[in-house]
Amino acid sequence: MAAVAGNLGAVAGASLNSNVLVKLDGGSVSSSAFLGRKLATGGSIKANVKHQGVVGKRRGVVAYVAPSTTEKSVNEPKKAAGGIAEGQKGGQCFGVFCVTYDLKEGERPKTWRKTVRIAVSGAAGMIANHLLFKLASGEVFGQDQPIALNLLGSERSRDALEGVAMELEDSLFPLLREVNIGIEPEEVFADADWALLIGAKPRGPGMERADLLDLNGQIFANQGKALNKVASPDVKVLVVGNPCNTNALIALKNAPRLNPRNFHALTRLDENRAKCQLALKAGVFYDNVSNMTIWGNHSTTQVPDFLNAKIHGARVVDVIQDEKWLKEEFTPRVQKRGGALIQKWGRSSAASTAVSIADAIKSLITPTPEGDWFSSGVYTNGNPYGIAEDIIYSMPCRSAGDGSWELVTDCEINDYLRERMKKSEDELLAEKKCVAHLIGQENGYCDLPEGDTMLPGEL
Ligand SMILES: NC(=O)C1=CN([C@@H]2O[C@H](COP(=O)(O)OP(=O)(O)OC[C@H]3O[C@@H](n4cnc5c(N)ncnc54)[C@H](OP(=O)(O)O)[C@@H]3O)[C@@H](O)[C@H]2O)C=CC1
Ligand SMILES: O=C([O-])CC(=O)C(=O)O
Repeated sequence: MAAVAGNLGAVAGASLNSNVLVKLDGGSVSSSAFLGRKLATGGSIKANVKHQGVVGKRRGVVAYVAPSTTEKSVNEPKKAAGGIAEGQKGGQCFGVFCVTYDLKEGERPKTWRKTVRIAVSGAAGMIANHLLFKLASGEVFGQDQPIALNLLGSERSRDALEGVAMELEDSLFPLLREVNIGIEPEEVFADADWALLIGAKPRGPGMERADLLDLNGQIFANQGKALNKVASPDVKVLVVGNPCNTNALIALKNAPRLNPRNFHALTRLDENRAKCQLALKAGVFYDNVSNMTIWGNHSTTQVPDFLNAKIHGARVVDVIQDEKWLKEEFTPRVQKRGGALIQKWGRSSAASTAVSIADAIKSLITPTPEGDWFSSGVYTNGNPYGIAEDIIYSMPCRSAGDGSWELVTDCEINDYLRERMKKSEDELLAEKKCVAHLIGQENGYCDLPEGDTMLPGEL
């Protein structure tokens, strides 16, 4: 097999100068699109294809040179320093991952499952820089789960994206079977089983929140449309880029083919932050804190629910017995933890966010321990808590471990909680009105509550 890989290395390298389709190792050639392109399945290719360059077939069984629109049969791709062909709009396999191939019968560890394809946007950003290596190492999906990474960047981050791919190459992760990079969502999201939408525009100096909602909303509307077109019908979408609840709603609304229940906004970082603060106060290690719900928006109106949370299986309010602290210190500390960190670190949480993304995924692919739950921003339709329908709101969830989730329906809601949950709901409804034009609704207007709708990192 090494010889095959070596041959393909030469084919996929700069020396490619003929219009050939190279089929290696007897593997089957899928007819599905590779990052937006159809692969021919044999012979030389003379069809009209807009782009030229070297691409690698998914799972590496095929490398080919696509001819230009002029039916030239020979196209030598211009190679970029990082090892990918220049002049392509779409995603393409990167470097050594163009020569990765399906292991032959008998070579593939018997315990390995079917490759999972994970698309990541903002892949050249800080959070992704932590997350991608966790995914590739097997610590998220398991040591028996080969993965393919489709990384989405932009013109701005093209070089950086290659840098990320180079580091992934150099890490020699056995479970990482493919890395494809690109700047077109419709190409990068092709056949994705998971879409981790991290990239978003940060709020610049003097920028109105309404403008931020609109700018990011457009990114997520486009990405929702692309997912709708090309992702696996069962794709699980986790939106991290802020404002993540409303961005998730926008993506969902632009993807009518997909199940709304498969869209999540990341509030797991808030859950983890809350658990840590409760553990500190109670003088226990944080794995003794359970049943921690974050209700609402990933913003400073979020509600860390100390009423239903537990420490060592006992109610937090019975263990800590300091309601004033829970209301006046614990709650704002969790709500504003992101800002406190920025003040110390000079940048927003990236490593702990990546950990929380890993936790959020693991919570969906592992059965939730008996009696416990996790928080996720999910679609509100059918919720039993009286929260407005048709928004993305963080609530307590359980999973059977197959990627699906169900709501925990029996949390106690007292007046204190209800009032705060409503405030976060109102904030999300106001955000929704601001993006009406992006979710197919009319009569939108932007009138956000004064002082609210602050990200945890905005102080
Ligand atoms: N939900 C949560 O719990 C948390 C969410 N976040 C959010 O996650 C997101 C990513 O954070 P992080 O990785 O630290 O951010 P980075 O600044 O490192 O950027 C991530 C990516 O966003 C894209 N981006 C940056 N600037 C712009 C711009 N002006 N216009 C469009 N896209 C841009 C870039 O991707 P490219 O150039 O490739 O398009 C960049 O690589 C942010 O929105 C942040 O607020 C952060 C922490 C917690
Ligand atoms: O506000 C930000 O950009 C970072 C953020 O979401 C957090 O730290 O929770």
